[in-house]
Amino acid sequence: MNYKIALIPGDGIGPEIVREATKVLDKIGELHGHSFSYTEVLMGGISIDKTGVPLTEEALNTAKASDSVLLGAVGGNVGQSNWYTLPPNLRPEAGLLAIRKGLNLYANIRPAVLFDELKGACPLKDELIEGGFDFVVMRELTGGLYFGERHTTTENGIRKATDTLTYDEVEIRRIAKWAFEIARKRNKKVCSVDKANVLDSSRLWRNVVKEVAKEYEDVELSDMLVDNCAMQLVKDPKQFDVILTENMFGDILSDEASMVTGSIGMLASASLGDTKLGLYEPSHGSAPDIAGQNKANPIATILSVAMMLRYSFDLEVEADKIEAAIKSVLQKGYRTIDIMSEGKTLVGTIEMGDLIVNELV
Ligand SMILES: NC(=O)C1=CN([C@@H]2O[C@H](COP(=O)(O)OP(=O)(O)OC[C@H]3O[C@@H](n4cnc5c(N)ncnc54)[C@H](O)[C@@H]3O)[C@@H](O)[C@H]2O)C=CC1
Ligand SMILES: CC(C)CC(=O)C(=O)O
Ligand SMILES: [Mg+2]
Repeated sequence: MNYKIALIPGDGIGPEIVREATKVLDKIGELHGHSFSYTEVLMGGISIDKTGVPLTEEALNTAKASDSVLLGAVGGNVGQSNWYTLPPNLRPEAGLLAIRKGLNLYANIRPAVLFDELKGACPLKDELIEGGFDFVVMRELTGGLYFGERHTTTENGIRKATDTLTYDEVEIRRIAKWAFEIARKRNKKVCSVDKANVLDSSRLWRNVVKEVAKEYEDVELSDMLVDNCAMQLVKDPKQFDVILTENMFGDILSDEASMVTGSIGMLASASLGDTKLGLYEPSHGSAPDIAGQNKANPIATILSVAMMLRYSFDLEVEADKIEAAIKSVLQKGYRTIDIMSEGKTLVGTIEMGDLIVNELV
């Protein structure tokens, strides 16, 4: 079968990591009789440079017409120093927000799994990570602060900027259902994270999540305030199964979660909605500080491709194979710089991609 993938390399390290991920896709296709055809789509800074906007209508339509989307990352300012003088709706990241909204991808799944092999790269004490951990951040992706009204004004010579955080119950209910469904297939625990001691939007969030929980009596629901959650993630990550939270809290907590797995270069991400069409990308950004140096860890992107096979194409065996190949390469001691520890073999982006491809048989 042929699968149509809209490929968005984006900016910074984006093209480097996407290249490694497509090598893995092509090899798994070859082994299992699937073909993947790629249509390259401009988004982010590179799109601004070539078209004047971070995502054209045509680019969005190409993504809509595909079976799934693979993204590297957007943003940064390598070589294009003018991006950040543009208004927010014309900056590189606006393209990402627009494609998430345009494809109605409101459910963002970010699995935080500590590979046994990477315990040496995890900053937590041994007793905290004994037995490893495996939880998922389920982040609402098309509402909240990043999509609320915003404006900047000057009143009486004083500059003022406003952002708004709004959720309605429909948005909360549909993401909560995703979290409970996923928990049902895992360890049957949802921890809903909010700031209900202060925010109205969080109070509504908490109430609606409780209503949804009634349909899932086999799943245990707890609530946690976001500041406490930020602390608990480093104190005792093993307590979590599914963390359900709103857009900005999920953005921040998932970066934090990545670090307890060893590196942001390990955290995959799938953005889904009501159809099989999903957007798969690493959780990190365009890392301008290491772009073009063959230093980026491609594993988060390759793990995202495994999620694509599983969620968009129902290719479970192939997804398992990719994950096993990554594990095997780590077992053999190969590391990119971000997960390097004593006695291991340092490799670059391309070499890590090749090693994973070679493990696939
Ligand atoms: N999905 C996306 O396209 C995202 C885009 N961004 C954008 O990316 C740009 C840079 O943002 P930052 O705050 O620097 O976050 P970042 O995630 O790009 O980088 C943070 C740190 O992690 C390192 N890092 C990130 N990915 C890595 C990888 N695969 N391997 C090894 N090290 C890695 C970087 O070198 C840097 O030191 C900004 O313009 C931001 O808006 C940020 C997050 C997500
Ligand atoms: C533009 C940002 C919301 C991207 C980001 O940081 C993320 O999705 O993790
Ligand atoms: Mg982020």
